[in-house]
Amino acid sequence: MTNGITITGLTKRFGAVEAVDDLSFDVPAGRVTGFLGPNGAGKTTTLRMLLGLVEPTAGEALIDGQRYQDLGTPRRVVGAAVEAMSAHPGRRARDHLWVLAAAAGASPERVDEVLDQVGLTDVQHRRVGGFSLGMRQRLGLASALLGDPQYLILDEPANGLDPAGMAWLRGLLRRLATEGCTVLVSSHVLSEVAQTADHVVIVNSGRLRYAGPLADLDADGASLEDAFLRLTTSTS
Ligand SMILES: Nc1ncnc2c1ncn2[C@@H]1O[C@H](COP(=O)(O)OP(=O)(O)OP(=O)(O)O)[C@@H](O)[C@H]1O
Repeated sequence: MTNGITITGLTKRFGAVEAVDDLSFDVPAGRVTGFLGPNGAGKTTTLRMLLGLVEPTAGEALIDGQRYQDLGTPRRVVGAAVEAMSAHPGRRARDHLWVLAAAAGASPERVDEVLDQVGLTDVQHRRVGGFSLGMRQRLGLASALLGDPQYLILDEPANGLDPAGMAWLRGLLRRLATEGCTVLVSSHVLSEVAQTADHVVIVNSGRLRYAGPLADLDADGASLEDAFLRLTTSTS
C-alpha cells in the first residue's frame, strides 16, 4: 500500500493574487477523494503544484512521500489529466497515445487496453481536433491510465461527459480505488462527488475549509451541496 498524498503549508502567489494560501491536507491511499471549491478557489493551481508544473511560493506537495519531480518514474506512479495537457488537434487519438506510451515506457498493447477502457476504440483513428469535449475528456483519462498508475489526479474529468459517461466515470474511479489506486479528482458536480468519493477536501479563496470523510461532512443529514455552500459562502 502507498502513503497517499500529503500537502503541507502549500502556498502560491501570482503577483497580488494569493491563489493558494497555506493549504494542508492529506489524501488517503486507496480512496477516491473529491477536491471541491468555487471558481477561482485554487484547485487547479494546487493540482499543478502537486504535478510539478507550478513552483510553490511556500510549502510542499508530496506523492508517496516524494515531490513529483523526484519520483524515479513519475508516469508509472502518477497518471494525471489536468487542463492544458491537451493533444495536438491534427493528431489521431491512437497516435497521440502511442507517443505518450513510449514516453511512459508503456507497451503498444497498453494503448489498446486504455482505448477500450475509456470507450474510444471505435474513434481511435479520428483526429483529436474533431473530438467533442466529452471525447477529449476520455482521451485525457486514457493518457492518465497508460502507465497503470498508483495515483490518479484528475481536474474536472466529468466536465463535458453525458449522463452515461458520468456513470461510466463513477464506476471506473470506484473500481480503480478498489484495486488500490489513490484518486484525487476535482469537480463542480457535487452530486457526482457525493456518489463517488469516500473523502472530501473543500477549499475557498485558496484556504482549506474541510478535509475528511464524506460521511462526517453530511453526518447531520445535510446534503453535500448544503455543506459546500455553508463552507464556501461564509466570510470567516
Ligand atoms: N498563471 C496565473 N497567473 C495569474 N493568476 C493565476 C494564474 N493561475 C491561476 N491564477 C489565479 O489564481 C486563482 C486560483 O485559480 P485556479 O485556476 O487555481 O482556481 P480553480 O479552483 O481551479 O478555479 P475553477 O473552478 O474556476 O477552475 C484565481 O484567482 C486565478 O485567476
